[in-house]
Order: sequence, then C-alpha cells, then structure tokens
Amino acid sequence: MAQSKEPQGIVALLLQPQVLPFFLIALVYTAIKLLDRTDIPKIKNLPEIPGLPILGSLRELGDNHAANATRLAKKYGPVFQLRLGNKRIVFANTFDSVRELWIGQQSALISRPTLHTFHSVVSSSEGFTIGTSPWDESCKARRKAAATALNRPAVQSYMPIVDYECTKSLKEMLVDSKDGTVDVDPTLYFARFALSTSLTLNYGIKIEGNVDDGLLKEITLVERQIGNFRSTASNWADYVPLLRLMPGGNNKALEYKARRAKYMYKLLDMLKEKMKEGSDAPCIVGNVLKDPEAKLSDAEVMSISLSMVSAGLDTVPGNLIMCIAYLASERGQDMQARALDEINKVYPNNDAWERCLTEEKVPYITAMVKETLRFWSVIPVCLPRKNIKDIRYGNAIIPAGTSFYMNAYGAHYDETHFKSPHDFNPDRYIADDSVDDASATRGTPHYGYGAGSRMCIGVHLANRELYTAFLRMIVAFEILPARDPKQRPILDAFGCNKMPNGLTSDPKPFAIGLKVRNQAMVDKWIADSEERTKDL
Ligand code: HEM
Repeated sequence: MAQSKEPQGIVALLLQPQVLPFFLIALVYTAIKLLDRTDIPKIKNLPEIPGLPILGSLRELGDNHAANATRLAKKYGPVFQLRLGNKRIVFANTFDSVRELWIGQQSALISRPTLHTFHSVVSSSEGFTIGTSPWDESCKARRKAAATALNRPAVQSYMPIVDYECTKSLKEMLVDSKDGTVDVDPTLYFARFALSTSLTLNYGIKIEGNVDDGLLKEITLVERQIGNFRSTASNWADYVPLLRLMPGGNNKALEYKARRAKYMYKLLDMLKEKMKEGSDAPCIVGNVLKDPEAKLSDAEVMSISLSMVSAGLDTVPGNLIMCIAYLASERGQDMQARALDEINKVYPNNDAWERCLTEEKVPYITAMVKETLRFWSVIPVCLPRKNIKDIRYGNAIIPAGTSFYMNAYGAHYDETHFKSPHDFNPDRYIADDSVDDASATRGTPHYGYGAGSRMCIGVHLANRELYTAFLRMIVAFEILPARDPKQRPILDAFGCNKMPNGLTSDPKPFAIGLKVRNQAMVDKWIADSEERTKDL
C-alpha cells in the first residue's frame, strides 16, 4: 500500500493556517533570544551602555575602542559594562579604576579570555602565545620560564646584544641618510633592532641583512597581521557566532597562520642544526632543549618562542619611532637640547654611548621613556583579562569568567591623574617636592606595560632598549623635521595610527632629518661598539 505524503502529528498541527503565523513568530522570537544571550548575564549595580540586539555595542565602539570608550566613560562613569555580541565586557577607563581592578584584584584577574579568530583559527596548531593563554599550570610554567629569562640580571647580561643591534641600526640609518643629506623613515631600522634582539635571545640567531632583509620583512608583516587578529576591535566574528558561518571568513587568518608556521619552524630548525654542529650561541630555546630536566613540552617551547618573536616587535619600535618623531618636531628641538645637556652633565667625557649599557643615570632620559609609553599608548586597549574569582567593584559583584578590557589610553589621558595629559612632557616623571600635583611620580607610572599579575614580562628588556636607543640617538644626532613638510609625522596618539582597530598602534610612514653632531665622535663610538661585539 502506498504511504501517505501528508505531514502528520505535531508538524501537521504547526502547518495549519491558524497556527503557522504564531509558530513562525515564536520561532523568530526564540532565535533572537538565543542569539541575544550573553556569556555572563547583566551585572547588577554596574552602569551598562545600551546596545543593539545581537550586536550589543559593537557599532558604538566602532573601529577605535579606546577613543569611544573614553567618550562613553564621561557619561557612564569610570567602569561600565557593555555587550559585544554575545560577550559581556567590563571596561575600566581611568587611572584609579584600573589600579583598583588590575592591581587591587590581581590574584582574581589573572586569566585571559579566548577570542574565536585568534584562538580557534590562527592558533589551532602552533598554540597560544603566553599573552593570549588562559591561566593554568602550563601558562604558569611558560610565564615563569620566560620571566626568568627576562629578569633584570638576565637582561643586563644581554646588553652586548643591545649594543650590537642598536649600533647596527643607527649606523645603517646614517648611511642611508647619505650623511644627513636625505631624510629617512626610522621605522624599519628600529623594527630590525627589536626583532633581531629578540631572535638572538630566543634562538641565538640574528637578522644578518640590512633593513630590506626578506626574513625581517616577512616576520614584521605577518606578526602585524596576526596581532590584528588578536585585537579586541577588528573581528566582529569573535563576538557574533553567526558571522563565523560566512564563507571564506577565515581565509586571511589561515594564510597568515601558515606563513608564521613556516618561519617559526625554520628558526627552530636553524637552531637545531647549529646545535648539531656545536656552533649554537647560548639562548632561551637552546637552554631548554639541552636541559634533560626541562619540564617544558615542545608545544610549550613553541609558545615561548611565539611570544618572544611577537611581543617586542610592534611595541618597542612603535614607542621608539614616535618619540623620535616628536623630537624631530619644532617643540622637540628644545627637548633634545635639554636632554643633551642632562646627558653631558652626567657624562662630561663623551662616554654616554657606552656607559648607558651598564647604568641608567640620566633621569631625564628615563622620564622620556616613561612619557613615551604613556603618551603614545601603543597598546591602547591592553590585552584582555578574565577573572577566575568573583570581584567586588563598588556595589557590584562581577562573576568569575567575565572579560575585562583596560582602556590604557583612557587611563593615560585621565586628567584627574595626569596634569595636561595632552602635552608630551617628560618632566611629569621627574619627582619635584615643590610641586603638589606630582601624582605621575607616585606608584605605577603608566599602564604601557599593563599592570598586576599578567603584566608584561619584557619590561626590563624593553626599558633598556628604549633608554639606550634614545640616549644614543640624542648624543649622535640633531634630529630635524623632514625637509618636505608632507613627510612630517602626525604627533597625536590616534592621528599617527594607520590601523585604529589593530592591537598595537601602527604609525603612518614619516621621515626625519639627521645631522651628525660630531662625526669623529660618532665614528669612534660605532667603531668601539663593533670591536666590543665582534664575537657575537
Ligand atoms: C615597549 C615595549 C613593550 C610594551 C609596550 C609591552 C606591553 C605589554 C602589555 C600591555 C602586555 C599585557 C599586560 C597585561 O595584561 O597587564 C604585555 C604582555 C606581555 N609582554 Fe610585553 N610589551 C613590550 C615589550 C615586550 C618584550 C620585548 C617582550 C619579550 C621579549 C614582551 C613579552 C611579553 C609577554 C610574554 C607578555 C604576556 C604576559 C602574560 O600574559 O602573562 N613584551 N606586554
């Protein structure tokens, strides 16, 4: 007997003309309700930014989360909650609120949330960097190993590498400027400085070529792109799961993941080859591979390497070149004169170039490093955090598992903490007892390196790199505005950035002029550095 094709039972009931419209409305309502759910329910007693269904405040925060959150904080207060797609975020926007949460609650605020594009697509085979790892025993072990390799005494032992790399970059910049007759863009010289230093520490391998070196260009480009997949602002698919279904949505992420894997394994193989030949230099990965007691797996060594290659690559040069951009400006001319004067007072015998490797005795240069980290805020929204325990903030209880975003830019431009925050003024970091309002000199100077339990572990290395490069640039050159006004930099933390939704600021290209202060001295300093580091 032929089977009936008529719908039966509940299906037949739902398709009846009197029932169907109600059924469809209920279906759409349930779908919206499901898509509109957040990982953490609304937190009581914490201001909330109103948002759209499903998208939440994605449109409101736009391309520039730091700028828009700073604007919203004026209306909603220093700490507010909002929804980005299906994630609830607590945003802290002022200096004191960041201190209260990131430092005051550091044992609870120790984990990192995962984001779809970076964690599930880009990192699916090589694993996470330390800075993107949720807190667990493995993260603790990797962080500890890397932090030990980057602690203050360890960094002091790496200063010959900084000497070598800094000299190489300044010398090449001078040659390319044809002894000051042509303006130069400092970006790639300092990218090589930062990358080659990190590669030498991690693998004992340098970037041997000049600033056109293929490996330098590939790593710089790929890491920048991958950094953008980590940004809180560039991928709506991180927040709205429906968008992950779009065909081809992951193609770019997959392309850069493959390109990164290629150089990461190439560097590791180069080191292993050198170890076989016995020609390897002491380095972090070599030490782990040779240590039979080492408790780190291959995957954990890869995670440390990914962190070492990427962490200083955009951040160190971003700070360096923007301070140099400022020094090249009209106002920067007085600042250079002041800095040179302060250097000469401490080093009347022209030996600052070498002595800066072992000591940090010019407070004005130290202050310039801090002010650069504050003013340019190269990671405007710090790497996100997640709390592993409930946190009380005012009358609100923020449940474990909530994502926290630190608006470092907002905190750095907080007028209740920094006087005239829009002025680039290293003096704010020089303690002066006669000034009442010296809040910048008390406690944490800035959040350029984040704060609390997951603060940057490259801080000592980065500070030494910045101090050495600033001091050497100033003693060697008069840094001048580019001859062509169109090539002069934009001197504003947001205006200078060509990628406002990236993780780190990506300065627009610009040029500076260089005039050697004393050719004979510069030649001598370079020759002495080359002699000191010839066996590296
Ligand atoms: C001026 C240069 C640098 C800046 C501005 C910077 C900034 C930061 C920031 C904002 C964080 C997040 C901190 C937090 O969540 O509180 C971080 C984490 C980190 N940084 Fe840096 N960094 C710099 C250089 C370096 C260098 C040179 C290295 C290593 C070679 C490094 C290694 C790391 C690592 C491994 C983490 C992750 C720490 C964790 O999650 O536990 N950084 N950095």
